[in-house]
Order: sequence, then C-alpha cells, then structure tokens
Amino acid sequence: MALEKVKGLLPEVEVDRYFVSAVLCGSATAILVSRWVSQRRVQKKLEEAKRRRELGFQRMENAARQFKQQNPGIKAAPILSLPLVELAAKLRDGTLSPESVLYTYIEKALEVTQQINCVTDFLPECEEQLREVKKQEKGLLYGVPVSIKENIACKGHPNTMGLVKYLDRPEPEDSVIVKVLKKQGAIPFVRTNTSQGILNIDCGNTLFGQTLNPFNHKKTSGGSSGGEAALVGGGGSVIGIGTDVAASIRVPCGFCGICGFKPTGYRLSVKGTTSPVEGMNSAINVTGPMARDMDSLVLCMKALLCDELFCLDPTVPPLPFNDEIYSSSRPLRIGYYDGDGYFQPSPSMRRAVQETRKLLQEAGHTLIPFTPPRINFLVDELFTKGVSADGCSTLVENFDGEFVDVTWTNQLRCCKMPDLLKRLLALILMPVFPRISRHLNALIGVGSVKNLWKNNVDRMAYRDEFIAEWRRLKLDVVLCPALGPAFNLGYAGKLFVATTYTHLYNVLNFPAGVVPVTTVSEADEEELRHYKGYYGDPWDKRMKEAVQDAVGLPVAVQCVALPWQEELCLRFMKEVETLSSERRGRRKI
Ligand SMILES: CCCCCC/C=C\CCCCCCCC(=O)NCCO
Repeated sequence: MALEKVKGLLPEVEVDRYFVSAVLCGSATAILVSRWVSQRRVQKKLEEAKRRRELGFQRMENAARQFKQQNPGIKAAPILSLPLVELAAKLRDGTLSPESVLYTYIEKALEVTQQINCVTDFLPECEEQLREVKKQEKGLLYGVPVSIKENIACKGHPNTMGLVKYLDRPEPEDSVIVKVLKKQGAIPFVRTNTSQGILNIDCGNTLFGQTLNPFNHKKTSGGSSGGEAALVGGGGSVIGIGTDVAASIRVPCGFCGICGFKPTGYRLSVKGTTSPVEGMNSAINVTGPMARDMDSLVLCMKALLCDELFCLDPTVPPLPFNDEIYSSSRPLRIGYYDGDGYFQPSPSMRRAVQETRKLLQEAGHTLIPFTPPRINFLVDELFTKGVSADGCSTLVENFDGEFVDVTWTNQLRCCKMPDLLKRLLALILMPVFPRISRHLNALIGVGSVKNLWKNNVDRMAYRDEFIAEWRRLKLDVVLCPALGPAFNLGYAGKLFVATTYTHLYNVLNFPAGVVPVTTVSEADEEELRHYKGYYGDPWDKRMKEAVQDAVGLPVAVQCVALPWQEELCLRFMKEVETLSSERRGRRKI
C-alpha cells in the first residue's frame, strides 16, 4: 500500500531494468577494479622498497667486511663495550679512529637488525661524513656513530613512518637535529623503525615489519621509537635520537632497558621531524636522546644545546647546558606516586618506584607523596580529546590507501567509527565500562574551533593547578612509574591508553626521562596473578596479559622536573641510576 502511494507521488518515467542493473554492476566493477589497481600499486611500492632496503643492507655489509679485511687487528668487543663518554674521549684523543668505530657499529647494527628488525635503512652517506668530520674542528661527538629514528629528516631519505604514501618524498635537507649532530662531529649511520603513523606504543608497519624486543623476541620493543630503543638496547648503537608526543621515547626505552629523555617542548628543535598529527598542539612533540646510560644522554644534550642549534632554529630558546645545576649535590625534595589512578601499575612498575624511593631517602633526599590532580579529566578531556580534536580525521587520512598493520587495526577501527556510533556505544558502555565509555566519547573530538580554544584554556588551567600543588609541597622533582615490563606481541596496539604515565607530561610540557632500575622477579609475576586493575574492565584484563611472562626483563622509573629544568631532571635521573646500580652491585656480592 505504502509503496503504491510513494510510486504515485513520483513522476511517470519508463525505467529500463536492464539498463539500471548494467549501470549498478558497471559501477561496482569499476570500484573493485580501481581498488585492486591501487592495492597493486601499493604492493609494488612495498616490494620495491623492500628490495632497495636489502640492497642498502648488502652495500653496508660489504663496506664493513672490506674494512675488516684491510684492518684485521681491530677488535669489535672493546669498542662496543665503551660507554659513549669514553668512546668520544678516545676518538678525540686519537686512540680510536672514526673508521674503526663506524664500521664496527655498522657490523653490529646489521647483526642486531637481523635478529630483531630494528633498522629501516643504512645511510650510505655516512662514509662521506667520515671524511667530512676530519676536515672540521673536533666537536663533542667527533667520530661517534649515531642512529636516527625514521621520522627525523636525513637529506635524500623519506620520513615514511611506515606509510607507503610517503616513500616517494625524499627529504630535501637534514633536520636541524641531524645538522647539529654532524656539526658536533657525529656520524648518522642508520635510521630506525617506528610504529605505523608513529602514534602507537608498538613498533610495526607494513613497510618495514615488526621490531622485536632485544631481550625477548616474544615481546615488543615498544614504540613509536621502538627501532631506536631496540638497536641501542641490543648494542647496535651507542646513542640514538627519538621523538615523543605521548610516550614514544620513554615507553620503548623502558621496554628495552635503556635511558631516554624527553625534554621540555621547544628546548630541542623538531624542525624536519614528522609528527603523527601535524598541527595538533594539545600534547607537545619533542626530540630527545636515547642511550644505555645517563652520562651518554647528558653528553648528547650538551652537544645539542650549542650555538649551531640556536642559530639554525631561532624558535629554540638560546639556553646552553647548565653544568652548575647538573653537578649540584644539594639534597632534593622529591614528590612520588606509584599509581596514577587511571591505569593500575603492574607489580614490577610499583616495586620499581618503591625501591627507588627508599634508596633516595637513604641517600638523604626528602620524599613526599604526590597525587596528580584530576587524572580522569587529564586523560580523557585534555589528552585524548585534545589529540583527536578533529574526530581523528587527520590520523585516519594518514592511513588512507595503506595496508593497515595488525598493530593498528583495533585502534583505527575505533577512530573510524561514525560519531553517532561512538556516542551510542559510549552510552551503552557507561554503566559497565565507564573508562572505555569516556575514551570513546573523547575520540569524537571537540566539534568546533571555539571548543578547541576552550580545551586549550582548560589545559592551561590544569597546568597551573598541577604547578600550584607542586609548589605547595615545595618539590624539586617527581618520581613516578614508567610503563612496563615490555608487552607481549599483539597487545601494545590495543592498549594505547596505558600511556597515561607518560602522556601526562606531554600535556603539561614538563621534561621527563626514564631510567632502568630493576628487572621483573618471580614474586612480581606471582603478584600479577592477582592483578585486577582499577576498573576490572577489558583494558585491565589486557594489561595483565600484556605484561605476563616477563621474569628478568628490565623495569624503569620515570623522573620529572618543571619546564626548562632539563639539567635538574637529568641530575635526578643520574642519581637514580647511580643508586640503583650500586644496589644491584651490593646484591651481587
Ligand atoms: C588521533 C587519534 C587518537 C587515538 C587515541 C588516542 C589515545 C591514546 C594515544 C596514545 C598513543 C601514544 C603512542 C606514542 C605516541 C608518540 O609519542 N609518538 C611520537 C611522535 O613523535
């Protein structure tokens, strides 16, 4: 009846059924064919990139082999075991030649990447740089081979972030950070793997594959600077540079048992580095050093904070490294917390903080409990809503036409959901899983420019509140958990929100770094069996599964200072490193 009525309202037109079916079938075929053609194109590009990558590896392998044959007396082990400070000193005084160090590290990096797939490409121009450094005045990093995360521009190489669409865009010039490193005599020699699109704490993409943890191949190296952390942790590089907008230096460093430092945004240059959501300012993207020990991080920061940096990027404040603050031994007032109220720490994360707190107290510092204010508001309203202010459209566009890596499918599905569905699901989930419901709501974004400005105002107010509490307690620094231990493969891409411990300090824009202090014990593993999480929801269940089977893996703590107090933060990190390594030494006796 109703259909008849509607028909009656429509103008009388002769419809040729065969013609309509032909048009529909033709359109469907055209769509399928064009999709197939574009997938073939992507596939071809992927294969070509893999072939080029292999050729690059072979070329460097040959160069290293040739050098070794010509210099049979050079032993790798004594070079590879030198911490950066000693290595740099030996290079400067001529005890070691830049060639011997570079080719030794090339060989080692090849060996490490064959096991855990952490290097994306070798930089053949490192051989030219080898000749170049000899012509210039010896800098603080004279002759030191340096590894670079793949989203930091090296002239002639694309910043792909594991996305095929960027393969054809070689960078026209080095990033400022790379230029400064070269000015200081360093030799960038490899680029390292990232998560696809660099907004993930895993490290896998369809271009370069999955990077594994150097200590346990069933675990991820973490991300997004996971290639860097795995290479340094595996001994294939003595110093590397990563980027961090939420976790990407600190999480992989924690997972791979090395030190990593995220300075205040703008203290180091990000010119020439690609960010996961270009233009987004709700969490600040930074570059920072990653290395096996604290002295290496400090030497790298000293080298980077030089006139060359201030001249190449005038948006960086001209603040050279302040040795007086770094060298001070004045006792500190240290705030601490072992859980943030959003994601319950794993037993080893909490123990790492508690044991470090005790060591610091015994060393004469004052430890004061500290609670980050309004954590749900910070995570859902300021971080997640801020990062996805555009309803995730910038990020989703990045994945258009790409084969999506398994480490991303879960999260991308959430991001791609129509707003109405996100809202509906959030409503349904609210009574049972309130945390997941709030997250879904946040992924809708802010809706208007006016709301984005309001979000910015809220962020500033939150920062003032945080600083006021810090000041009320007269704190110098804060000690808190670093996410860990390394997740089992397949979990990181489903546990983005476990980055609360780190992304808080990108929203606040405070300097923060991680230092490994302990390893997972049998007792931690046993305690994990009773882990319920703060909410008992599917995320908590996943977290428990993610960190299981980790006995012996490294666990770090996080050290934080107020903005622009990089030197104080590094001093605190160094103290934590010294105290925990002394304790480990005592335990061995
Ligand atoms: C725009 C979509 C947002 C999706 C959901 C946001 C929630 C959590 C995201 C946290 C993931 C952080 C991974 C680490 C990112 C990072 O620091 N990248 C370095 C970039 O230089």
